[in-house]
This record gives sequence, C-alpha cells and structure tokens, in this order.
Amino acid sequence: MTIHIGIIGTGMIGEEHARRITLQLTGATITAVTDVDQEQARGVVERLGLAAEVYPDGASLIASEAVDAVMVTSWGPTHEEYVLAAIEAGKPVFCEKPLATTADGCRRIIEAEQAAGKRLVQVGFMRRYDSGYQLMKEAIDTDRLGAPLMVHAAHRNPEVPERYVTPMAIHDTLIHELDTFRWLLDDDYKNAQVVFPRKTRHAHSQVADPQIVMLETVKGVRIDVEVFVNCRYGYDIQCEVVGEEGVARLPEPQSLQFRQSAQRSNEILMDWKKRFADAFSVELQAFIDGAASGTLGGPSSWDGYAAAIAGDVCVRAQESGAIEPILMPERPAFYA
Ligand SMILES: NC(=O)c1ccc[n+]([C@@H]2O[C@H](COP(=O)([O-])OP(=O)(O)OC[C@H]3O[C@@H](n4cnc5c(N)ncnc54)[C@H](O)[C@@H]3O)[C@@H](O)[C@H]2O)c1
Ligand SMILES: O[C@H]1[C@H](O)[C@@H](O)[C@H](O)[C@@H](O)[C@H]1O
Repeated sequence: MTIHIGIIGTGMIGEEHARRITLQLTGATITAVTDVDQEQARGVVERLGLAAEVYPDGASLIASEAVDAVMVTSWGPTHEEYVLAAIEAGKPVFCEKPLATTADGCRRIIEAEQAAGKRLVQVGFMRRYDSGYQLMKEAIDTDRLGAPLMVHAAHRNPEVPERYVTPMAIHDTLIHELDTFRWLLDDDYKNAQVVFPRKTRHAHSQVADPQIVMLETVKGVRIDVEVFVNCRYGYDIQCEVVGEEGVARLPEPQSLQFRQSAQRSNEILMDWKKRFADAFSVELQAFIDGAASGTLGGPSSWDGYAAAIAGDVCVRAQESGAIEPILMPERPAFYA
C-alpha cells in the first residue's frame, strides 16, 4: 500500500522531509504540497521532480481525496489550525515541533483527537529515534546506571536569525530537551528556573543568549541545560546522565579523526539536518508505516502538550527569575 502524503509548508524542513520520503523511504509518495509562498511550493515540486499538485492553501490540501496523510512543516504558530483540520478530516498527521506554540493550543488538539476516538497525531520529536539517545534510554531502562540522579545537557546552535527572540530559546530550541528528558527518564517535570549568564557579543539585541534552564523532575532528578544559540563553532548537542551506579554520555556523531600539522582533530557538524539525518529517516518511516497500518506510535499529542506546558512555565521563569512550579494534568487513559 502506498500512502499519499500532502505537505503544508515547503520551507527548509518541508523540503528535507519531501526529499527523504521520495528518495530514501518506502511506502509513501508526495501527491500534494502547499505553502503561503506558492513559488516556494512550486520550486520544491520542480527540484525534487514530484508528481504533486500545488494547492492554494492548507485547508484544500487536507480536504483533497489525493491526500491520505498530512505533514505539517509550516511555521510553529500555524500548526494548531492544520493539525485540528487533519483530525477533523480523520487523516493521520505528522506535525513538526512544536505541536502548537502554547499549552492551550496543544490541549485543544488532544481534546479533538480524543473526540475522534483514535490516535491520529505524531509529533516531530525526532531525538527519540536517534541511535545515541536510544542507547542511553536502554541503559536507563535496564538499570545499568542505577537510579538517574542528574542530567547535564547543552543545546548549541552556531547562530540564529534576527527573528529569533528570547522566548524562542524555549519554544523553538529547548522544546527538544523538554520532550527528550520526559521520555528518557520516564518522568515529568516539577519546576523550572532560568538564569542568564553574561551575554555573548554574537547575539542580536532581541535574544538573551546563552541561557541555563534548570528543571526538577517528579522523581527528584535535577537537570541543567545550557541553551546557546550563537555559539559559532557548531551544531552541538550534549547530554550526560549521572546515575547512582555510573554515568552515560550521548555519543558524538561519527567523524574522521585527523592527525595533521602537529594536531589531532575531528570535524564538528554545523547543521541540524546532518546531526539528526538518520533519526529523521527512522521517524518518518515510522509515520508512513503507522499511517498505512492505522496504528500511529511515537511521540503523541500528549507528549507535545506536556512539553508545551513545561515550555510555557520556562518562558514565565525567564521573565521572573524565580523557581516556577510545573503542574501537569493527569494523563488520560487514551494516551497510556
Ligand atoms: N525537528 C527539527 O529538528 C526541526 C528542524 C527545523 C525546523 N523544525 C520545525 O519545522 C517547522 C518549519 O521550520 P523551517 O525551518 O522549515 O522553516 P522555514 O521558514 O524554512 O519553512 C516554513 C515554511 O512554511 C511556510 N508557511 C508559513 N506559514 C504557512 C501557512 N500558514 N501555510 C502554509 N505554509 C506556511 C513558509 O512560507 C515557509 O516556506 C517549524 O515548526 C520548526 O520548529 C524542526
Ligand atoms: O528549528 C530548529 C531545530 O529544531 C533545531 O533542532 C534546533 O537546534 C534549533 O534551535 C531550532 O531553531
């Protein structure tokens, strides 16, 4: 069975996902695309040689009989509307992070999905599909580390554009960690605090950079995450879990080691596309297979909601400087 996919938002990651589905993955074909910038949508069809129609808007794409499953890869604030419309149409939908930019938006999505009576949403938290994080999770789940006590992490981007402002360090960047640690530790958050070190001279005026986010989980694990989005030197994701019986560190991406000119060196990646290339492939193949079999798995809209609740509190903590409580509602049986 071949799943016919419609893509809403054919920017950087929309095109990346379309390329993957077309050239690498099996079981799906792109039949429809749309973008507010129609030129952009037409460009992707041309560049990738897709047999896809360019639709005037997301609503008509979702309603189209040529579309079995929807991928939402437009800007974050537009996700909620399209995910709700796909649920309404009863079509499986893959939504890039964030599921919605506020917890309220995510709540409307989980309510709609539960009313539909069937899981229809997979959220693009691709780190769960990264082999390094999966090894760490296995070490934790098999009790190799003993009880996890602390996590030290860093999320570094070489640079961000002018439109990236201080709260985006949470909604756009930390959102990956907010999901990853809940999954890795099988835990939820209890409170958050954000502190600001001296600002780098490479950050523009609207973004406080770097930031350190400190989280406490319900089980008592303390997590510190450095978010540094103008670090210049690379796209660098670090994670170390300290347990009572040992420490596990996220593997570095594979790279050649050079011995040259009296120096030993390894390349550091500059781009998220390369850092998580394999994870994106596994993630999207899982969506295609789930849509084909009618049994979607992976990060659910509840996970999107939980990350958004913590995210909203972290933004409040950015403003207050205080330790802010995170109150998670009880998880409905639907998302067990
Ligand atoms: N998982 C990851 O690591 C990862 C990486 C990059 C981006 N993302 C997420 O993917 C989404 C897109 O990011 P991007 O980097 O590709 O951005 P982008 O700006 O390159 O592309 C977004 C595209 O969406 C289009 N668009 C905006 N509003 C629209 C609307 N209402 N209807 C249709 N199209 C619309 C824009 O014209 C643009 O072409 C964001 O939510 C971002 O957070 C996730
Ligand atoms: O949209 C991107 C993407 O999610 C990257 O994985 C993250 O490192 C960036 O900070 C974010 O802006």
